[in-house]
Amino acid sequence: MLLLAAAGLVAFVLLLYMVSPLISPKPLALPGAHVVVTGGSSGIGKCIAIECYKQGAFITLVARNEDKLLQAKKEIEKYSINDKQVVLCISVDVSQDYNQVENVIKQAQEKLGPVDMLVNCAGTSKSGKFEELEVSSFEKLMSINYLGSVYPSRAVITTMKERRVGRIVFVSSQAGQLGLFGFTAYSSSKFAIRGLAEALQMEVKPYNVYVTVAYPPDTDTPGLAEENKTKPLETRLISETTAVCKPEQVAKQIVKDAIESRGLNSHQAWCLGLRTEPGLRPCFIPSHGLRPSKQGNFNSSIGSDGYMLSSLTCGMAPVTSITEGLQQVVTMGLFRTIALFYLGSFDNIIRRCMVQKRKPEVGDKTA
Ligand SMILES: NC(=O)C1=CN([C@@H]2O[C@H](COP(=O)(O)OP(=O)(O)OC[C@H]3O[C@@H](n4cnc5c(N)ncnc54)[C@H](OP(=O)(O)O)[C@@H]3O)[C@@H](O)[C@H]2O)C=CC1
Ligand SMILES: CCCCCCCCCCCCCCCC(=O)[C@@H](N)CO
Repeated sequence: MLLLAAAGLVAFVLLLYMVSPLISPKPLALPGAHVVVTGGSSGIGKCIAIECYKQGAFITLVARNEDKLLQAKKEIEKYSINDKQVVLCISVDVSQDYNQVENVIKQAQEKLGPVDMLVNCAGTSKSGKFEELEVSSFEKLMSINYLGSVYPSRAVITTMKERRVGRIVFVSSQAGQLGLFGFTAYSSSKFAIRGLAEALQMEVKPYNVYVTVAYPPDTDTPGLAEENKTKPLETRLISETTAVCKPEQVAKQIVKDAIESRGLNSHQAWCLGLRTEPGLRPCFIPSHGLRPSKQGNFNSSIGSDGYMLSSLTCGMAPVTSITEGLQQVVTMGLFRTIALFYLGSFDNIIRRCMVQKRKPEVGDKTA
C-alpha cells in the first residue's frame, strides 16, 4: 500500500516535470505600477528598481544619502520604455521614526498613486566574533534590517488591503536561513524578517496581498565590499561555499518571484484538464485544491545551494504551488543528508583556523 502510494507520488512528480513549459507563463503586469524600493540607491535595490523600470513601472527610491539617490535616479532613467515613467527620490532613514516613514510614503502616494509593490531592500551588515562586535552593532542591524522593513510595510499595508492589491518583498539573506560564524548580529536580524513575513502573509492573503522573502547569497555590491573589510577568515572561507552573484541576476530573480508564481504553466494545466486565463496560473491551495492563482512566490532563492537551503528550511512557510510542495516533501531527507556534510566542512574550517592562529603562540613558548 505504502509502496503504491510512493510510486503514485513519484509518477505524479514525473508527470509534472514531463509536461514541460512549452508555453511560457505570462507574468503579472508591472507597466504603470507604483513600486517603492527602499535601499534603491545602491547594489541589489538599485538593480531591482532598474528591473521594474524596464518593465514600465513608476519608481520611488528610498535611502538616506541624497547624492547617491540622484545618481541612481539618473542611471535608472536610462532604461525608460515610455515618456510617462517617473523616478521619485526620497531621503529618509527607514529605521528611525515610524511617523517620518509614514509621511514620506504618503508623499510618494500623492505623487505616483497607491503603492502596488514595496521592496524592503535597505539593509546593512557587520561581521565579527560575538564578543568582538560592538553591542551597538546588534542594535543597529536589528533596527535597520528588521525595523527598517517593518516601518515601510506598516505604512503601505492598510491601503493595499483596502485595494485588494499589493506585493511586499522582504530581502533577507542565505544567512537568514542558517546561522553562520561571524554573523551573530546579522543572521538574527535576517531571521527576524522571515518571522515577520510568514505572520504577515497569513494575515493579508485573504486580501489578495502577497509576500515574498528573498534569500540572496553573497552578491557583488558596495555593501559586500564594505562588509568584507572586517570579515573574519572563518566567515570568508565558509561564505566561499557559494559563488558571489551579480546584483542584476539577483534582482531579476527577486522581481520574477514577486510577480509570477512558479505554479503550473498553461501547458501543464491543460494536461490536467484545468482552465487557465492569461497571466493566471493554477496553483495548489491546500484548502481549495488546484485553482488559478496570480500570486508570486513566497520564497525567492538563487542557484542550486539557494534552492537546497530553501527546500531544507521551508518549515511552516506558506506553499505557493503544488510543484513546490511536492519538491519539498520529496527532497527534504536528501538535502538534510547533504547539509550534514556542509556542516562538517564548516566545523573543519573553524578548527583549522583555530590551529593556524595557535601556531605562533606555541612557537613563542618553545623559543
Ligand atoms: N550584498 C550581499 O552579499 C547580500 C545582501 N543582502 C541584503 O540585500 C540588501 C541590499 O544589500 P546591498 O545591495 O549589498 O547593500 P548596499 O550597501 O549596496 O546598499 C544598501 C542600500 O540601503 C540604503 N540604506 C541603508 N541603511 C538605510 C537606512 N537606515 N535607511 C534608508 N536606507 C538605507 C543605502 O543607502 P544610504 O546608505 O544612502 O541610506 C543603500 O541604498 C540588504 O538588506 C542586505 O542585507 C542579502 C544577501 C547578500
Ligand atoms: C543542503 C544545504 C546546502 C547548504 C549550503 C550552505 C551554503 C552556506 C553559505 C552561506 C553564505 C552566506 C551568505 C550571506 C550573504 C550576506 O547576506 C552578506 N554578504 C550581506 O552583506
